[in-house]
Amino acid sequence: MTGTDGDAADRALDDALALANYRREPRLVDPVSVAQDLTAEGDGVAPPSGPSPTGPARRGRVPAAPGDPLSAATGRAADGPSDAGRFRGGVPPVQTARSAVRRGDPLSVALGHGLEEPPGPYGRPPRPGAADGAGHPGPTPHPGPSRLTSPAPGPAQHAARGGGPSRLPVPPAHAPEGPAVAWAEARRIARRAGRRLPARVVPLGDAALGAALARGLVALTDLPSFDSSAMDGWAVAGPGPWRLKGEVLAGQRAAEALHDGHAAGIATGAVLPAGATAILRREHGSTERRTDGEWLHVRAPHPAPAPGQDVRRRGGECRRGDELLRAGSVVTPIVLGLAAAAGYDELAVTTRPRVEVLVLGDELLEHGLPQPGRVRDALGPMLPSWLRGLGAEVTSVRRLVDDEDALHRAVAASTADLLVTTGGTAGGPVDHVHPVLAALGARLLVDGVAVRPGHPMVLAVLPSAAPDGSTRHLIGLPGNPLAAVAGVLTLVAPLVRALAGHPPPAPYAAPLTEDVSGHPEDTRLVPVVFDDESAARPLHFAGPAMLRGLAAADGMAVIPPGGARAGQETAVLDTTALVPAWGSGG
Ligand SMILES: Nc1nc2c(c(=O)[nH]1)N[C@H]1C(S)=C(S)[C@@H](COP(=O)(O)OP(=O)(O)OC[C@H]3O[C@@H](n4cnc5c(N)ncnc54)[C@H](O)[C@@H]3O)O[C@H]1N2
Ligand code: MOO
Repeated sequence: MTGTDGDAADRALDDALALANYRREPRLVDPVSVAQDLTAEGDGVAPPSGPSPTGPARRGRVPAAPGDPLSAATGRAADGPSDAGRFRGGVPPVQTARSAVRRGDPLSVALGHGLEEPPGPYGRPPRPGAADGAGHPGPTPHPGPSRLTSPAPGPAQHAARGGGPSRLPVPPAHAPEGPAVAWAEARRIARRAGRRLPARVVPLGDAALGAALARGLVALTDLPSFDSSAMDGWAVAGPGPWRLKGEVLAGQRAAEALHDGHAAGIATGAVLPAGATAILRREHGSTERRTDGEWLHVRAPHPAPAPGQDVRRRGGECRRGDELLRAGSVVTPIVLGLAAAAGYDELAVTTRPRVEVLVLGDELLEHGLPQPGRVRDALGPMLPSWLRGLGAEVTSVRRLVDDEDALHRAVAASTADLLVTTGGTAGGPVDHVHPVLAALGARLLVDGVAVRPGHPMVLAVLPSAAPDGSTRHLIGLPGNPLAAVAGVLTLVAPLVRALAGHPPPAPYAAPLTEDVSGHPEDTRLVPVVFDDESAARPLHFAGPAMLRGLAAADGMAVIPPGGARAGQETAVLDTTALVPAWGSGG
């Protein structure tokens, strides 16, 4: 997301196309039902039943038609959203939030909460009947890992037992006991944990795509590097009529100098002959053969060309030494084009972090229909391209059974800059991420985040296996697919971007179409779709184990603890620009 007008226009078009699949009729709001749907499953609230995704009609609410999978409700606040900070529809991102990026955390400003907020205890049970600011019942959160009563040994305790793999008996519960880190703080920790990898020089081409420029792209020449014609026609000198003197084509050296009253045929891009004062377009002129030679006239009713007309001046785009793009800019196909135009044959780009993905879970299937007790692995297919889009080189994606030794061996043997595991982060009997990290003597930077879904996510520094002592990280994503997505947005994206030298994306904010209930202490990430007026409408089917809502979403709205009101500007994390334009990269 760049927030440029062109970008916003493209997004508005995408949005229109995406929304074209859905019914547009405004529906009456039933925020309670929306909140229930959003938190269904994970919060123990049964999703609405019935053939319609929105369930049976309720008071004050029009049921969605079958085939309208997602519409929750589109009631708008009476005072309406402000114009500031619309994501789509051509309005650039909130400036205050944007400038906050440079000062610190991009989202704390947009959220109006964050850093100073004291983190709640990990998994602390909600106040009974806690309500959001709108008087809607707050969700009943998952039983948090703090409810696990058996004491979980910390990493030091594991290390003290020899640091070996888990043949040693360990208590089953290893979920963190300390307070979960506030969501904005977790993002900041992840971003700061990643030091940019060293630069490398690669040939100008696909190898550079998706990497960030290690140095500013400085023009090696004036652009254009010579005065040239912008049109096919004639280079003319002084007022007409002109006596024709030869022709100059693109790629040729400059023709002879022209004197006043002379003209030469010229092609677009050809060097302007010395003495030429303007270009007369071919369709604006006519030639006449006379005994004294061939003459050029302006064809009525066109005016004579003004001095400088249709001439591309040397240096009109840049001067040699001008910085065309700053260091850190991501190399897109367009950047390749610009770099080539500016004289580059190779580019210094940051090294892509090498990321290995370990998908944990005996219950996971790679093919076919889910079976009793078995589910399809939704994360293996999702994560690699997303990681590449963030600037990573994905070295492998492996499925591992729920075996502590196997996980220990895989983590210990990996030389990747970042290991991303999925599943096994909580305190269940086969949740091995914490014990393995402890056994390896890893240092936990984040151990539980005050965010729903996704709270058991973990970020650790692994003991270095590399001879140069470079830092390697492991991020444990929760197994529930939407919780894993929350983990990518919270920990993986900031860390990978930092390692890859990519700038954090500009924050976007949008007003909510309706009240969204919050968790009492934790941030909520809620899939939203932008409506016709660029307001963010929460989607159904957003339980932690569901991807249906998110798959149709434009992003995830960041709902502060306590909830957010209709019309309130809310930060929205982009989840649409995740498909890289490049392949696996080199
Ligand atoms: N006693 C408690 N239990 C749980 C808590 C808690 O606080 N106390 N937290 C719950 C929450 S919230 C989450 S999120 C999960 C996180 O669990 P894990 O990271 O250990 O993940 P698993 O137990 O391995 O799996 C959870 C769930 O997700 C499914 N799954 C796993 N991997 C995939 C995949 N690649 N594709 C699709 N689905 C996957 C798995 O089958 C389970 O249904 O813990 C809760 N429990
Ligand atoms: O609420 Mo869990 O963290 O499903 O995601």
